[in-house]
Amino acid sequence: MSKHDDDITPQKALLTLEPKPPITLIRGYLNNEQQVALINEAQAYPLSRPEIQVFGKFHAIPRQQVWFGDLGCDYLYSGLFIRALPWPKYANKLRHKLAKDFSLGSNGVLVNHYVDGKDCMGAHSDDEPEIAKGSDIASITLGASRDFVLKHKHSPARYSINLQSGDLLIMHWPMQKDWQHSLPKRLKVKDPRWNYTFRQLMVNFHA
Ligand SMILES: O=C(O)CCC(=O)C(=O)O
Ligand SMILES: [Fe+2]
Repeated sequence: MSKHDDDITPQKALLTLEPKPPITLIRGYLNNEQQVALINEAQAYPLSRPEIQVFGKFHAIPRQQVWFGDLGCDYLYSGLFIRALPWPKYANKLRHKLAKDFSLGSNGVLVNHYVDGKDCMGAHSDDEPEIAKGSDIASITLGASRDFVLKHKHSPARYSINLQSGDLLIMHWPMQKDWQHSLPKRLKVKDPRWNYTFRQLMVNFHA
């Protein structure tokens, strides 16, 4: 693997190879006012950088996160048991907007805060057993633009999408079965980014 393994020519290669990931990208889904309301709200979120165990050693994750959700929607994510905190006002409004516009039945949202381009997320699939079968995951970006990389598990197909503030990316079922995604480091990026992934969990899975 080269140092730039996650870099592909974004514009030209974008969704030209087969297979194509089952995604919908809506640029500028949130207007400026909606973005500002969410970013202001996010300043008060109880974010943390929990430690996770990788090959027996504990490391703080390279980003901050918090999980909001309905009662009974606790989440075991990266080996961490995360109890759902009550929905903040604007995150909840956004959940209802997604439900209205795309019939998305989410009952929880994972918020990730990338302080700058050093913060990142490694390649993974959001395929935890408590994710409701057949459900889509909706991802909203706020703040700095970052590359979002998709790679197919059984072929060389890879795509890079530059996600910008206000964009909505829907990862349709069963994308997580066949694809991994990541948010690589981008050391030139000095500004913070927030990402909200709205998910539908089976209620009381961990009860
Ligand atoms: O920040 C992003 O765009 C990706 C977040 C993500 O993949 C996740 O929270 O599982
Ligand atoms: Fe993910």
